Amino acid sequence: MSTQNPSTTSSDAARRVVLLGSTGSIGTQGLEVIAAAPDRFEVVALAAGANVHLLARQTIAFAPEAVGVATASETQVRAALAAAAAEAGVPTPEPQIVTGPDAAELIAAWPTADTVLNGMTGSIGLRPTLAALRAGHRLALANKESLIVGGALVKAAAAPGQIVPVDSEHSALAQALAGGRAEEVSRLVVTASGGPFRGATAERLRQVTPAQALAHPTWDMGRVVTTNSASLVNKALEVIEAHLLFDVPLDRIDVVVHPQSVVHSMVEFVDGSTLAQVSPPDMRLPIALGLGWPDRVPGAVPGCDWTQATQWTFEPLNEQVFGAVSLAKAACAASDTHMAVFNAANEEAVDAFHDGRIRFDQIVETVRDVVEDYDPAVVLLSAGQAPGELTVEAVLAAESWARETVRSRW
Ligand SMILES: NC(=O)C1=CN([C@@H]2O[C@H](COP(=O)(O)OP(=O)(O)OC[C@H]3O[C@@H](n4cnc5c(N)ncnc54)[C@H](OP(=O)(O)O)[C@@H]3O)[C@@H](O)[C@H]2O)C=CC1
Ligand SMILES: CC(=O)[C@@H](O)[C@H](O)COP(=O)(O)O
Ligand SMILES: [Mn+2]
Repeated sequence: MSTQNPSTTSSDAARRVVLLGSTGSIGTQGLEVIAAAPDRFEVVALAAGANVHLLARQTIAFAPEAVGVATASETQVRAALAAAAAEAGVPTPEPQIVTGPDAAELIAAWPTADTVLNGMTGSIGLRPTLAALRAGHRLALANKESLIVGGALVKAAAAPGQIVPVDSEHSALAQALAGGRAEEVSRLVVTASGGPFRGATAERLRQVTPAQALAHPTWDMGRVVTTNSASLVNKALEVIEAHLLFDVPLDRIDVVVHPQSVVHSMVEFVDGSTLAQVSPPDMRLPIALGLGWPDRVPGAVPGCDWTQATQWTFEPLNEQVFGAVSLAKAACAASDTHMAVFNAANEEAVDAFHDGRIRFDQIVETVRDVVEDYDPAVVLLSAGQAPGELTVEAVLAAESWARETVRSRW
């Protein structure tokens, strides 16, 4: 077994940061971290999906060299910049503007940057992740989907230590892994809050409404990851993410339910010692560490209050009711494109649930059915891809088969 932890090279120069998904939960918290540590971080470019009004306000506050937006025109971006500048009483900024579906990929490789925070949602982050790595930038990775669907492709594009995990559990694992040598690691233990339906029966999951699924008990996050937390698909993705990041076999990665979300994950070593990373549930800590790695950012978040009585509890995951984790482990072992199918089917099913087309419990049921029906030899060959050769095109062909399969069903 080996573990690939982020590089330990430190630097005094301010990090020149690109934020992909700057208008989302991770992106806005990333900008808070940067605003609080202007000696350490400088924004050089921002990319968003559609929210040009927030992007324009961010541009006024952080003066990036470039902004990218996927689904607005340059005229719309310029109009938003002019309106935001008028509102703030400042001159209209004139960053370079990139628009269209490839905007995030171009911004990810921005030549004057050295660090990219990928805070986009979904496997649409794959090309930007690859672009950041190929440009030689450090990648602070919140967009777990790009690593999971790209798998070996993303790993091959990354130099040792180039990817720094931002996902709270993987940031915790990276920190705890520093406590021993790779060959001394026995198991990784990924904690799960259990989501809003912890302890629920299968029958209860049939009744879940979108509002209930979005009421996460401990974290305030975007729609997709919050829904995934409720279905435990997020934990399924995170087990595969840990396997890919740290090269630990799937049978040595466990999930334990910890409803307080204070112990963010643990590493058990061969001598029976377990190291845990502990902090209040606040993403600004793993974001700051991801941007500044290996240096810690002083005051990134308030630490635990040890003057107050508190209790942390741990319980096993009920895999009979929440089958996503074992389903993902089997999919990951089946072929190098099965997780692309798993993730794409889930993204489609989450949309179908929020649109009222399927029940909550049908999300994981749909993923299971699509993964079971997937035959890479048939799907990839019919898309002109050679099974066994992992390329971006093969990943996209597997995904588009999965998306079509879900759409034709619901
Ligand atoms: N939020 C959290 O606390 C955590 C999130 N993560 C992971 O981080 C990622 C982001 O999650 P979160 O911030 O919650 O999600 P949000 O839905 O809050 O934000 C998603 C961001 O992606 C942007 N986006 C969408 N499409 C594009 C595109 N084509 N090009 C560029 N940007 C695009 C959106 O822009 P716009 O709004 O303008 O359309 C938005 O800024 C996910 O992979 C999630 O699993 C992991 C751990 C914790
Ligand atoms: C904050 C973070 O990293 C999320 O991915 C979090 O893990 C969601 O919580 P649960 O999936 O454990 O409910
Ligand atoms: Mn997480």
